[in-house]
Formats: sequence, C-alpha cells, structure tokens
Amino acid sequence: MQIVILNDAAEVAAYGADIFSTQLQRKAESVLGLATGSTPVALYQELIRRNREGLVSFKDATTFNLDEYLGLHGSHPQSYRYFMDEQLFNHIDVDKDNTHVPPGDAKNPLTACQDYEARMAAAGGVDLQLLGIGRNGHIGFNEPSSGLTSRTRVKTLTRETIEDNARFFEEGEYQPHLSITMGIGTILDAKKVVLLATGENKAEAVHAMVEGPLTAACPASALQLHKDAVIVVDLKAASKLKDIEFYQHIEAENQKLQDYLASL
Ligand SMILES: N[C@@H]1[C@@H](O)[C@H](O)[C@@H](COP(=O)(O)O)O[C@@H]1O
Repeated sequence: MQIVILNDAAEVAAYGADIFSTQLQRKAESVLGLATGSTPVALYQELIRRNREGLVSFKDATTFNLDEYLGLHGSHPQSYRYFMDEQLFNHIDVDKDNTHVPPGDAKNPLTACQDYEARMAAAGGVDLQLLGIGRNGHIGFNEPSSGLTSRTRVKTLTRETIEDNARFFEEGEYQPHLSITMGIGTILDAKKVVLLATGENKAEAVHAMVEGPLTAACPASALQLHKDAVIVVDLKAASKLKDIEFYQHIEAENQKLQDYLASL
C-alpha cells in the first residue's frame, strides 16, 4: 500500500484527479471504476474542470460503478446512477452508453450481478478503481463479514451504513436496505486502486485498513493484498495512524526516486 497523507480534503481531491488524468493520458480507452458518496464529489468537480479546459478527455473511456441501491430506478434522485449523472457524467465528454452502474431496478438481481461481472470482463477489466471507505471499513457496499474473494452480488446494508446514508433521503422517504455491489474480489482485480478518505470520522476505519489485520471485519483491509493500492487521506483521516511519520518519510523518498527517474 502507498499511504499518501495530505493537508486537507482539497489536496486529496487534486491528488486523486492527478491519478485519473495520468491514467487517461496514458490510455485514453481506460476502464474506470467509479464510486459515490460525498468524498469523491470534489475529485469529480476537479475532473470536470480539467475536462472543460481540455486537459483530460473521457471520450474513449468506459466506466463501471461500484454499487447501487437495490429497489431504486436510475431516475430516482437517491440512486447512484442519478448521482453519477448529476455529479460527473452530464458534465464531461464521456459516451453515456459506456457508463455502467449496477441496475437497481433489475427484475432478477442475481443474473444482473453475473451480467455486470461479464460486462466488466468483456471490457478488459478495470484499469483504475476509485474507492471511498465507510466508517465501519466497508468498500462499495461490502459490509463487515463480506467474503474477501467475493464477486458482484446482493448485499444487505448494516444499520450504521443506513444511518450514515440517511442524510441523503427525505424524512419518511423509502430507503433501501439492500444493494448490488462489486465484491471484494472484483475490486482486487482492478489493476490499480485509489482510495480517498477525509475527515476525522474516517480515522478509525483508515487505521484498521492500513495497520490492522487482514480481516473480513474490516473489508478495506483486503487492499493490503493489492499490488498497486494508493490510500490518499487528509490529516484528520490519518490522525489515528500509528506510523504517520514513517509513511510521510516513505513518500518523501518515493518523490526523490521519481524525480531521479524523470531525470534519466
Ligand atoms: N456505498 C458507498 C461507499 O462506496 C462510500 O465509500 C461510503 C462512504 O461515503 P462518504 O464518502 O459519503 O463518507 O458510502 C456509501 O456507503
């Protein structure tokens, strides 16, 4: 794992945008794994700005989102399809036909999960996967106890996740308890993974993911197995890490190595 500790949420968003821009500049037809939640919004705004300024293009890219509420049609304002359209797709040059979000209104959710996996495989697999993290260490909607090799499937949300996400729903509005989510095994198949976390309420989960044991009790700890996982956090989300100075030292050394390699 590469642990990048930055001052604040704005720096985290800019760092994430740099990783996406570099990916698209190297491979215009990249397959991008995308995420919802409040954390990636600033990153998406930065990508929209860069797209408008002609610095990055999504014209040839394909996208697959991590998850969706089961029971919500994509036209529902709280669906993740709606979120993605509003927060990113409607503002960039991506071909909407090449954007994929699990179908929350699938008649048969089980075959829809298999179909989603098949589409990802047919696209050549995910090149770069964006992740946030839940307070309980979930990634996508892989709640604690999720199998570490799991694939796209239907998952039940924990009470904590339902409460955390209740802020997006009107009072009394139906809030789904089920989801379709890429599995942890699906996420680990991505060639590169970048996880963003900001704010003090993520500090415990970040500590468990980076410094805790590899365990289904903290699904994000599975990223310890990934060969190219970048964890980008602000100082608040990093505040419970025990080895913070060591991670900063590694990053400084890493930067020197990159500068040297660039000078060759
Ligand atoms: N399914 C999503 C996750 O993909 C996301 O990482 C998490 C954290 O969201 P936020 O960034 O709003 O804290 O929320 C939801 O549960």
